[in-house]
Amino acid sequence: MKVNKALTIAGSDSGGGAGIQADLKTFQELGVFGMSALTAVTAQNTKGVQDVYPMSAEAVVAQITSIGEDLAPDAVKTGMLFNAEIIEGVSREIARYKWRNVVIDPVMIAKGGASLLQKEAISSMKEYLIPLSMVITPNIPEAEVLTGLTIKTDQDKKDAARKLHDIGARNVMIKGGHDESGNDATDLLFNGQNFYEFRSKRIQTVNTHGTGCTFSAAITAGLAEGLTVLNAVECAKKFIQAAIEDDLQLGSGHGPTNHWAYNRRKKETLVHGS
Ligand SMILES: Nc1ncnc2c1ncn2[C@@H]1O[C@H](COP(=O)(O)OP(=O)(O)O)[C@@H](O)[C@H]1O
Ligand SMILES: Cc1ncc(COP(=O)(O)OP(=O)(O)O)c(N)n1
Repeated sequence: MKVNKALTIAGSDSGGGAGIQADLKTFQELGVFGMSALTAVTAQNTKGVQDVYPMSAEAVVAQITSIGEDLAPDAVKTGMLFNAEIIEGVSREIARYKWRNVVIDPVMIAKGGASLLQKEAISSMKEYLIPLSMVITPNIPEAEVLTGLTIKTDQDKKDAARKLHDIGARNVMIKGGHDESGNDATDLLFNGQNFYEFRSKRIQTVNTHGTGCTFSAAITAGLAEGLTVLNAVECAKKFIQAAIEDDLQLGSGHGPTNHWAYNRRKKETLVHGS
């Protein structure tokens, strides 16, 4: 049986809601064979990040090389990369293997405020990694850091998207989870020519830990399956919406989303009709 393969280059979340755990669960649910290169171990739960233990850049590169030499991923995503040495090593490997379906989730700060990327690494991300991306998926604070713009209005989002496209991202997805101004969670995609809005009902819940990781992993799975960027984003938006709506209520802080929800709904539709 032929299966499409996706690689996540990201940190471990011991609590299982974000990072490499969220990515692999998402790949699995979307029928894609998941592989991983670990960049850091975090001691983390729904209350926040208690500790961060980065891997050496050498260890990260070794994992990617093992995959590159044998298992040719159909799509790749990056999450927490922590420092400039890791970003530069990852960028060199992606360029060396000529991987094109690359989704960059420029993870910077966890919900509880812990730093998952050193400030000095931001210039490396812009110089080496972003130009290799098929899609970059910043949330609003990340887009502000990467562009130096303040984002308050829809026009600000468009200006930020254009600026990130100018840096070299082929497609820019500015996620709207942090814009609490309306009743919707609206994400904006720019492909260098047109803007597309992806809108869903905003769910009132504290259980949104790992939404960004899960969303970008779902886009990656779609690209691995051969979908266009537009179709991959459309599918990922449905996946994350179901995962937030059917939240699991685990832990006492920001709980994880429900990676089963999307498939469970599809199954229920088949059994009971829509
Ligand atoms: N409360 C919510 N209700 C519905 N969708 C949400 C909610 N919060 C975030 N999302 C969606 O989850 C995805 C991740 O967005 P966001 O939370 O901004 O990322 P991050 O976790 O990187 O901060 C986006 O598609 C966004 O619209
Ligand atoms: C190991 C690890 N990687 C990434 C994140 C950030 O995940 P994100 O999807 O942005 O969700 P929140 O942390 O904002 O809930 C993480 N926490 N840990």
